[in-house]
Amino acid sequence: MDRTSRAMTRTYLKKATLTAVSDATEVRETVSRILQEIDTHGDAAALEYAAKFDKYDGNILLTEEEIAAAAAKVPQKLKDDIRFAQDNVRRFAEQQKQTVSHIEYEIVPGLIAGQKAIPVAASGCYVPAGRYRHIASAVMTVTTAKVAGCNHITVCSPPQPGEGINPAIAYAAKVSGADKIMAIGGVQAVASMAFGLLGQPKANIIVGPGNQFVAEAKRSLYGRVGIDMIAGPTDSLVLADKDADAFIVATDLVSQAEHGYNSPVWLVTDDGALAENVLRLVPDLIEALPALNRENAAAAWRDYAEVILCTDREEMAATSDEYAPEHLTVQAAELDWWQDRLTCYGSLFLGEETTVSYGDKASGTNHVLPTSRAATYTGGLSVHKYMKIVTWQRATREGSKSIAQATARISRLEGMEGHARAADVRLAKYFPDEDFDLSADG
Ligand SMILES: NC(=O)C1=CN([C@@H]2O[C@H](COP(=O)(O)OP(=O)(O)OC[C@H]3O[C@@H](n4cnc5c(N)ncnc54)[C@H](O)[C@@H]3O)[C@@H](O)[C@H]2O)C=CC1
Ligand SMILES: O=C(O)[C@@H](O)CS(=O)(=O)O
Ligand SMILES: [Zn+2]
Repeated sequence: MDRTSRAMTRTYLKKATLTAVSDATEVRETVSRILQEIDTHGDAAALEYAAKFDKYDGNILLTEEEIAAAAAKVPQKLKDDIRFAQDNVRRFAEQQKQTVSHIEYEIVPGLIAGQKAIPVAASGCYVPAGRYRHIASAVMTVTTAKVAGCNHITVCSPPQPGEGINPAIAYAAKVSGADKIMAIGGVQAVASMAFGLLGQPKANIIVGPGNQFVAEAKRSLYGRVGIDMIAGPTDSLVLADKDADAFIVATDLVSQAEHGYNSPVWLVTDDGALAENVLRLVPDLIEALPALNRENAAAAWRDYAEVILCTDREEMAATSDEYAPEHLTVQAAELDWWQDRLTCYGSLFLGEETTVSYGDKASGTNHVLPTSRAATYTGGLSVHKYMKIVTWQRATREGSKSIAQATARISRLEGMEGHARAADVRLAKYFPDEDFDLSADG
């Protein structure tokens, strides 16, 4: 079936009043001002913003003693869970690394070209900790950098006022392989990693999730430093058919709406009864959450959530691809059909037996994923994001012959005489007794 020719007949049973771009201009201005100040005034400005936004004026670069003291505060059961999750993420990342191979190929006789994957030297990992303590983000970012082979890994995470960095985040960062751990958050953290401030080396790539300020700081520094992707406020979409369990669907939607007031969740279904059931169940599930989570989820549900009724599964899939969600869940028959059909998502959760929370915390796939429709052009964090795929070539004199002639003529046709002469001199040196027509119209 031609996917593009179908007209959409979907109905919005609930429509969002806000979207990810709603407060973008204001955020952009704030971030640009902070970055400029830190770029000009270095450490002093970074510390000033840490005091202002993190409300923290304690030690920023943790000492080994501080890291050990933090680890001592983490209960053994939680340490075991962190190690379990870290091991799953590490083993999955190792499998992914095996998909990047060095290649060597003889393109024309005597000219061999190759591809090599070189890990980025220094990576800066942002671990969010504003509303929640994102312990799992430390595991996701640092473990993957380590498996990729980065020489140096810095972690930045916002401290709690008067307390410093969360102990379990420091522990997770350390066991995952961090070299330096910094108690700093927000734009000032991203800037410090990009500019090499406060005692850390300059990062070549900055990775990790964060709120809209963190995501915008990474976006605007891109070019000066590498980034993994735009991984801002979480968004999630559930595709469910008539056989889905409305209670599970509603619980899964609420589970991701708790991230923040600006975390969209979308239900796309072809079953009106299921949609009505979910709409009925969600408010009570939100109401039953602890206060902070309730506040976040209630605002996200009110302003950003959508419930969309489609005519059939093809329209559901097309709608999902258009939204390009960070997390995509399918609770519908024929999972293979969906797996084959869907094309835009950060991570896909097939069937009721798994859920986004598994991937968020412990199952091994990475939870740092593209948001705000970035899944239309990229996947999530993986070893590949830390690896530069570079090419090389070498040639024999005989191998140089055909390439040099084509190079000289193409260069002349382009008007690039200097390029042409780099080929001319080789032909003249290696084949002094031969005549070549190297003119543009040769
Ligand atoms: N896309 C992904 O893969 C993931 C995304 N996330 C997202 O990460 C985010 C975490 O956000 P937060 O809890 O806020 O933690 P955060 O660590 O990202 O942000 C906290 C920092 O924001 C800065 N900040 C707060 N208000 C500010 C203002 N008005 N101006 C300038 N700076 C300000 C402060 O420096 C503070 O330290 C959530 O939106 C969540 O959905 C979390 C995990 C994964
Ligand atoms: O935004 C995300 O990807 C998350 O849902 C990950 S976590 O829930 O913060 O661990
Ligand atoms: Zn989550």
